[in-house]
Amino acid sequence: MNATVLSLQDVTVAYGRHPAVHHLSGAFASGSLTGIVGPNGAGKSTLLKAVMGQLPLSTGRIRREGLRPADIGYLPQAAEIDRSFPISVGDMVALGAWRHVGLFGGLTRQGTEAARAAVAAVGLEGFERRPIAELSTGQFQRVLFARLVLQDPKLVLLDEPFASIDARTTADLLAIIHRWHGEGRTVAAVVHDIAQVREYFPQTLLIAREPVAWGPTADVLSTENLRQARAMAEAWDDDAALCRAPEPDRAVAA
Ligand SMILES: Nc1ncnc2c1ncn2[C@@H]1O[C@H](COP(=O)(O)OP(=O)(O)OP(=O)(O)O)[C@@H](O)[C@H]1O
Repeated sequence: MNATVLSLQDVTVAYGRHPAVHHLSGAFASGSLTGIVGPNGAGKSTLLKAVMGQLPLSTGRIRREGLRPADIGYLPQAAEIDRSFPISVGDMVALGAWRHVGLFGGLTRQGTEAARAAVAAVGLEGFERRPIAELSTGQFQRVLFARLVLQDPKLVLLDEPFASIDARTTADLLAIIHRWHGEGRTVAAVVHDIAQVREYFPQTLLIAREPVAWGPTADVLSTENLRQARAMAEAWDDDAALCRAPEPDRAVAA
């Protein structure tokens, strides 16, 4: 079995008194490609933010096995990114190289070449000087992927990378995700389209605030598991107490 890159032990994350992720245990194996799925409000974005250290844990522990912050590439949901910032495509992509330059340092020639290659990898040659505010949603998502390509992370976390994105761009971005997978990186993406997960993601984590199942996609996305996730979502009580103990068979392993 592959080594673990990221492991979660009884992780609970709450907003005030309202738990959004509840007693989640399991692990992302090194080189795995995982779709994170679940109903709206299931805690998928919250989980990624907790992994990034942006939210505190109410219980449990996250182990980022030997990963430095620069080894983790994170793409938040599009709605959380301010596109009014006056910056060009080329400069936005170059931000992906932040770990290779000093505070006031510019990119080396090698870095500039790598940035150009990253822009080309996402099909945006010729757009380098364009302000990001003038891009379509799909073009902007390509820019964010180019930034990740340049960052060269070992673990890539993507929050709804295909939301509001056209089919052509989705196909191109899926190809980049598969290239990352082929290079041995660990990738996890929140995806809403179950058919897409079945086709492109070998592993799946299904959550409905509490874990439902985590493992090979064909096993996880069973009719029964999907039914259970829907039923759990319908039963949500946002005024519930912070935490109730999980039933022992709720904790799932990768
Ligand atoms: N900043 C916040 N403050 C308070 N509650 C929040 C906050 N962010 C999310 N929540 C709540 O936490 C729960 C989980 O939200 P989260 O965004 O993690 O779910 P999700 O699975 O990513 O949903 P979606 O698929 O709709 O994006 C929801 O009930 C949501 O309303």
